[in-house]
Amino acid sequence: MDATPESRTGAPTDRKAAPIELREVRKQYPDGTVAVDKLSLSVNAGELVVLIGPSGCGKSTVLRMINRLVEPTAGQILIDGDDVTQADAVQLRRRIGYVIQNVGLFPHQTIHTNVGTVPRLLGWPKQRIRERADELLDLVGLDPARYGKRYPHELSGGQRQRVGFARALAADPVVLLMDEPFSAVDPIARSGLQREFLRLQAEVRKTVVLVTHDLDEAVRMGDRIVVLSQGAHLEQFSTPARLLGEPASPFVREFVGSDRGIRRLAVLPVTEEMLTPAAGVPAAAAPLPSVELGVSLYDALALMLVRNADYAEVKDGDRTAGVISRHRILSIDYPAE
Ligand SMILES: Nc1ncnc2c1ncn2[C@@H]1O[C@H](COP(=O)(O)OP(=O)(O)OP(=O)(O)O)[C@@H](O)[C@H]1O
Repeated sequence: MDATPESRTGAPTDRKAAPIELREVRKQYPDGTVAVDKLSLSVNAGELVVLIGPSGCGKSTVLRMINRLVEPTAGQILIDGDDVTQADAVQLRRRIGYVIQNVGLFPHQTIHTNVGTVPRLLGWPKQRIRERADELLDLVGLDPARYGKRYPHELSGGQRQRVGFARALAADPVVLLMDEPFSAVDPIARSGLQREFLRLQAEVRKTVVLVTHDLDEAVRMGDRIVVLSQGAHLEQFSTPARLLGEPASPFVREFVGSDRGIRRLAVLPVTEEMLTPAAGVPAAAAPLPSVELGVSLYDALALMLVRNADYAEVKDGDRTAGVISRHRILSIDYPAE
């Protein structure tokens, strides 16, 4: 499991991430509850996969089996091809970052000490731990000189959550598991943290499995989304755009809701094929609001609505690529139900 993933994935050598595979995994708790009934799932190295589904469907159980906080009853879980049930559980957890709601920072340890927890357990030299903690705090946007010596209660909820990310990433884990990591902060701080995390993920490219019950969060964060129903039954595993555009079952259709059309606009970009020549727009429509090629249809439409415009000019750098109309956005194709 120590291997870097480049041989399997072509990922750059300085980044560590490992694929995860679940094969017919089952969890029956001692009281008889079947939380997970034969789930098979593959997550690529460096991919961010979101698990979503109704309360009690088994999301957290799936996550906690990957780092063996919960032992599977049957089936296999492979990280980088190695069966986690054969690994030493403590060693395994040191190689897997785990972020939970409310973070679970140690209250009587400084931020610096909290971030260095796993490197310390791994026996890194002090100087290296200190440098790594500084580097990680910087990476999550917290000035180490200012925050390193503070205690968790001296930080805001959002700042504590960032420390949680830094701590989870400190020993350069190959997998990052996140259970409702943004739900303890208010909605405004939450969307800021989500953006920050996506920026961070673009840099570190870990294999991330994130549990949430918030569909907007799933759509915003996920490279792919897994929708589960009771017993962790896999209803659909696809990209956000596909999930919203082509729900695979009545369960998924109901789960993603009747406003899935609007949500879908947020994950589809303005592309060249949607444009018409600027010359075709009535002169009375000028001046047109302007958007960049590749922005979401949602953002383009929102701008047209506030500007009371039927068209927007679409720029590709300095060049005008064409115009997009409100009508075109509202008539994007939906596969037949
Ligand atoms: N330790 C346990 N013993 C017995 N049953 C459990 C245990 N932990 C969870 N369960 C049950 O397993 C099922 C799945 O629970 P789990 O926490 O994985 O669901 P979840 O989808 O994460 O739910 P939520 O969204 O509400 O957090 C539920 O029916 C739950 O009651």
